[in-house]
Amino acid sequence: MAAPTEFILLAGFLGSGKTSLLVDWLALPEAADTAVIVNEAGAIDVDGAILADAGGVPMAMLANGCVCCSLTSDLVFTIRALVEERERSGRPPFRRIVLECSGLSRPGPILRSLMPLAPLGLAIRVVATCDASQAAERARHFEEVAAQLAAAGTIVLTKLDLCEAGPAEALAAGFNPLAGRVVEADRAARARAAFAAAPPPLPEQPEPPPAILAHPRIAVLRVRFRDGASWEDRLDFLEDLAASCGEKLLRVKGFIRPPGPGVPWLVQAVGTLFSPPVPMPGAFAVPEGLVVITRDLDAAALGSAMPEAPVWFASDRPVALNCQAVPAA
Ligand SMILES: Nc1nc2c(ncn2[C@@H]2O[C@H](COP(=O)(O)OP(=O)(O)OP(=O)(O)O)[C@@H](O)[C@H]2O)c(=O)[nH]1
Repeated sequence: MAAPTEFILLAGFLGSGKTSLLVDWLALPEAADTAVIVNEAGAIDVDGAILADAGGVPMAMLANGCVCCSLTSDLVFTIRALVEERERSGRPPFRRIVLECSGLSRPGPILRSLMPLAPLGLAIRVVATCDASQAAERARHFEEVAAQLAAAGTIVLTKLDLCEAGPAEALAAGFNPLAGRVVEADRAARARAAFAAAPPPLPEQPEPPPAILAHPRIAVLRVRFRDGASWEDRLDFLEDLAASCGEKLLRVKGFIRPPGPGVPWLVQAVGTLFSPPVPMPGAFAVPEGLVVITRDLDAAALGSAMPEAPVWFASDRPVALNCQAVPAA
C-alpha cells in the first residue's frame, strides 16, 4: 500500500528562514511530488513569488491573515482541493503537502482545524524553524515562538553561518526536549533532514493557552509608493524606515520597481537588517508594495514619524491578527 501523504506544517517566527528552507528543499530531487500552501500575514504574496521562482510546484495561497485564526476553513478547503485535483489527474497522490505558515501563526489551532480531513488519512507533523542568531531575544519577547517550538516534532536551526549553534540548541531543547533537532550548517543537508528524513515520533501536543489576544502589540502595515516617487526615493525610504522604527521594526518584505517597465526587486529585512535587494524578473505579476510588520507602532504613528516619506501607510486587516485560541470542539 502507498505511504500516506504527509502534511507538514512549517512554522517559525517572522524571518526565521521558512521560505529559504522550502526553496532549498524544492531544489532537491527528493522534493518531487511536494505541493506547497503559503500563508502570508500581509496582502502581498511575496513568499509565493519567491517559491514560484524556484520551480514549478503545485502551489496555493492563503493571504492577508493568519492561518491559525482567520483562515482555517480556507485551509481545509485548499487541502481537499489539492488532493482531489491530483486524483482527477490520474497521478499518484502527493508524497507531501507543506503549509508554510505566517510567522505569527500558532500551530495548535491549525492542527485542531484539520480534524475534518481525518478521512484523507494524512500523516501530520510540525517542523519549526528557529533563527539561531536571534533565538533567545525572540523567545523572550514573543509567545508565538514558544508556541511554535513547543508544538514542533522537528526543530530546524537556521542562520548557523552567523553564530554558534550551542545556545539556540539548548534553548530549543528547553522549550521542547521531545522534538528532533536539525543542526546543519549545509543548507541542502538541512532541508533534506527537515523534510525527507524519517520524522521522530510526535510529542504530546500541549494544550494551547486560554483564549487571549495573541498579537495585541503587532501591526501588519501595507506600504505603497506615491505617484511620482523615484527609484532614489524608494531606496531613501527603506533607509529611513529602519532609522525611524528602530527595534520596533520586525520584518519588511515586498517588491520595489523602478518607475516604468522595470524589473521588480525583492526587498527583505529581518529587524532593521536589510538583505541586498534581488532582481526577480519572475515576479512581474506581483504589484509593487511592501509589507512592514512592527511592534508597538501602528500606521498612524509611523506616518507621523516619517512625514516626508513618499508613501501611503495602511493597516492590513488588523482584526485578522487578533489570534484568539479556537475553543475546543
Ligand atoms: N545568513 C543566513 N540568512 C538566512 C538563512 N536563512 C534565511 N536567511 C535570510 O533571512 C531572511 C528571512 O528568510 P525567509 O526564508 O524569508 O524567512 P521566513 O521565515 O520565510 O520569513 P516570513 O515569511 O516573513 O515569516 C532572508 O533575507 C533570507 O535570505 C541562513 O541560513 N543564513
